[in-house]
Amino acid sequence: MENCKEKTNGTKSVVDVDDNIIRELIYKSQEAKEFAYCPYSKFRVGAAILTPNGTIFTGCNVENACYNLGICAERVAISKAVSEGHRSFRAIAIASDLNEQIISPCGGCRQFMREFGTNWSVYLTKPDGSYLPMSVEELLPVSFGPGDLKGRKE
Ligand SMILES: O=c1ccn([C@H]2C[C@H](O)[C@@H](CO)O2)c(=O)[nH]1
Ligand SMILES: [Zn+2]
Repeated sequence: MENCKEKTNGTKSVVDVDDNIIRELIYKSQEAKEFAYCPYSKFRVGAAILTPNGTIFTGCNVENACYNLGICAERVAISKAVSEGHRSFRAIAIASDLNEQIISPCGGCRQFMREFGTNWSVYLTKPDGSYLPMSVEELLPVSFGPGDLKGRKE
C-alpha cells in the first residue's frame, strides 16, 4: 500500500488535499471507529469527512436490534455535515479493523456520497494508515444523480 497514494486508474482530477490533512482525516476516522455501535456484526467502521473550509465531521456505524435499520459510518458522517449546513466535500476517509484489506464502502454509501458530487476523494484505509485514494466517480461510474431528475415529467 506504500505507493497507493497515486491514483490507480483515474484520468479525471479530484480536489487536491494536503498530505497532512489526509493524515489527520485518516486519524480521525480511526478515532471515530472506536465509538462504533456494532453489537451484531462486531465490525467497527469509522469515517471522517472534510469540507472546503477545513471542518471535519466524523461518524461510526450504528446498528440496531432491528438489523436492517443499522446505518454505516459514512452516512452518519455525511449526515452530520449536511445537518450543519455543508453540501460540498473535499474528501472522506474510511477506517476499519481489517489489516489485510482496505475497507470498501457499500453501494448505498457510494450513492449517498455521489449526491454531493463525483469529483471528490474517498480514502480507503487500513489500520496502519496506508490508503487507496479513489474518486466518487471511480467508485460509482455512470451514476444516477440529482441532475438526472431535472428532465423528468411531472
Ligand atoms: O463501508 C462500510 C462497510 C460496512 N459498514 C458497517 C455496516 C454494518 O454495521 C457493519 C457490517 O457490515 O459495518 C460501514 O459502516 N461502512
Ligand atoms: Zn455503507
